[in-house]
Amino acid sequence: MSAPEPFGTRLRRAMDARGPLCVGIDPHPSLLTAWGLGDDVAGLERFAATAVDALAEHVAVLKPQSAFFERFGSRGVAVLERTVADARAAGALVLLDVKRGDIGSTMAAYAAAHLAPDAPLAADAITVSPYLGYGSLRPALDLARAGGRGVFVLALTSNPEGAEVQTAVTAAGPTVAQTVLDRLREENAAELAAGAPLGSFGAVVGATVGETGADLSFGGPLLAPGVGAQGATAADLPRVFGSAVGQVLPSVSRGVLRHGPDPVALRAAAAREAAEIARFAGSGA
Ligand SMILES: O=C(O)c1cc(=O)[nH]c(=O)n1[C@@H]1O[C@H](COP(=O)(O)O)[C@@H](O)[C@H]1O
Repeated sequence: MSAPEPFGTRLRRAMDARGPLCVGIDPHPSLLTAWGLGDDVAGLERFAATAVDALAEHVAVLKPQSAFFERFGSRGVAVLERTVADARAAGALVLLDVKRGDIGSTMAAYAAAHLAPDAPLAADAITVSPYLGYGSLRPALDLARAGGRGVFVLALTSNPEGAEVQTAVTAAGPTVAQTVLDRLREENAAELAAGAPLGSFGAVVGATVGETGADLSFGGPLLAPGVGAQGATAADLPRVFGSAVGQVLPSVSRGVLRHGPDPVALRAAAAREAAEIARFAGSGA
């Protein structure tokens, strides 16, 4: 059997074809209400299905946020399973935002839950947290590589509290965030050496963080949340990401979702975001 195509290669193709926009599916209680839906499993199901139907054929990546589904228990998780499957079937790459992080032996179970090919909740990629040490992520990194899936590691998050940990200087010299980015460079090296246009191992760097002073040239994608509701705009991207702007996958949740439930309005909102990103980040469909 031939090796699966790496996630980074699939992501680059999707970003080039559709523009580098990720739309988050975050069914906040207030959004369910604003869409005229109940804050219940039926409302959740309708919300997620509407977002997938409106957007999955148009944007490169959809990013369901697991917590908003998990709060409804097993029935909410069942909706998440269908959401991931339907979005993938409709042609979007699915980045499942679960921000997992644990000791290596438990990380292996999280990896099996989201990156094993036959797992009910498998996605194209997941978000993970490196604060138990980058090495603790090894099971997820290895399973992702074996299956052509991706991992996005938190580096400089969009929230103001993140800097306290992430810009702290390690005993070795670089900041915590730079250490993560340097490890990701090593992670992507083999794929890039084999000719991949983009590595499968990404970092999360918020569009809100301003000039980072970090070396972002690690060869993988940069998920950039914070555009929209958190105050960043597409115009911030060149300042934050500099010459790495071509690797950036800006992510917008509420800034698009607040235009629902009309699918035409949702699509138009995503198209406006994509156009702004193309204007400032120099690419897009
Ligand atoms: O990993 C993430 O997606 C993430 C990382 C980060 O640094 N900041 C951040 O906001 N996110 C997620 O991105 C989404 C942002 O949502 P909006 O602020 O509504 O666009 C939420 O689902 C957050 O959990």
